[in-house]
Amino acid sequence: MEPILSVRNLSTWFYMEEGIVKAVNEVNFDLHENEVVGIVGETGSGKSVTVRSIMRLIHKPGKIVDGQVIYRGRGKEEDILKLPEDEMTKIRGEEISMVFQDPLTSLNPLYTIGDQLVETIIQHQDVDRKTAWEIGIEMLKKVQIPEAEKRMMAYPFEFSGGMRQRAVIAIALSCNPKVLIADEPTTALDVTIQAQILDLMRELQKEFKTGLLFITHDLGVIASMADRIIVMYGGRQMEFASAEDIFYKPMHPYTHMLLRAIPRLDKKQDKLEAIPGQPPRMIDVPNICPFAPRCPRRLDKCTKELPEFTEIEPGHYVRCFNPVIETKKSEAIANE
Ligand SMILES: Nc1ncnc2c1ncn2[C@@H]1O[C@H](COP(=O)(O)OP(=O)(O)OP(=O)(O)O)[C@@H](O)[C@H]1O
Repeated sequence: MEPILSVRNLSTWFYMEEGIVKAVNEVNFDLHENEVVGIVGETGSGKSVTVRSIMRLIHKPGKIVDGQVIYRGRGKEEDILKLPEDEMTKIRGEEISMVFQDPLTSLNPLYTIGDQLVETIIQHQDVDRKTAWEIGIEMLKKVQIPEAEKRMMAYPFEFSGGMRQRAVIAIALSCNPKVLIADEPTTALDVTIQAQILDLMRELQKEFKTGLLFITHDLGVIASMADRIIVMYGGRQMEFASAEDIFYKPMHPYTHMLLRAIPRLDKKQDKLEAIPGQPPRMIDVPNICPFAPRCPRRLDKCTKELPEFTEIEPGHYVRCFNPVIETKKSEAIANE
């Protein structure tokens, strides 16, 4: 089946006084209906700018300098980047929803949760207020907010952080979007609540068959969620493969490092391995592998040229001159 969303050669740069920040460069991927694609990488790797570009939420000094975002959810192929703003507003509300890290950025403190749900529902569905209110209650129940009828009348400040994020998810899903983008939706929450929200998102994603694009800096968080995973570094895709391949047959040295930074339950670890070196400075970067300065497998070539993003095995893409190619699963993760 055709993907619901295809991102092609997407590049977004920020034109700063000090120089150009090439935040996102030639990003390519598809997202299918009922699929979860995770985007993983350290801070500054370009994850948020990628999804903000898809939503066309890039403002000056930022600019989408190249690429296409093909959306197929309205029975035709549309390049989102070329749509007039009023069409884009419709897509943003009805077709593609976004959940941000901090639920307070999405909620208006002056209105009750119920009002905010109802507003979104009547804006995008042809129903009266009373029906919208009923749908709102159902949505709060779906995100497992207890006493949903009563909670409709509460203000955001009366909710805990986890409950607020549940409410934001309810609002985001209330129009049954075909694509949901979640940018670090659980980072601000404590660990047990994080796990509950992740389970909930996965359940709802399956129920609604939504395409979910999920950003996190922590590969561990995405392990149980994603069907496929994009690993980003320095504004570029380093690796893109099925979740299974990322965990059991990682090829990029950077992915190996990210995997070693995940806490393991099955192994005694005194401390997590920190990734040595600093994420790259993003201003006026040379056209070489951005990870080269930190890479333990660096070759001479790596500091002179940028490797292509190559499909090494079917569906497994890597940008590396010296990838780790393992034959046995047991050898896949270094240090095991
Ligand atoms: N408004 C902006 N103005 C200038 N530079 C920006 C702006 N927004 C993002 N950038 C730069 O773009 C690069 C990518 O940022 P982005 O927010 O996408 O990273 P990220 O991987 O999502 O990290 P984080 O997990 O910290 O959000 C960074 O170097 C960042 O400094």
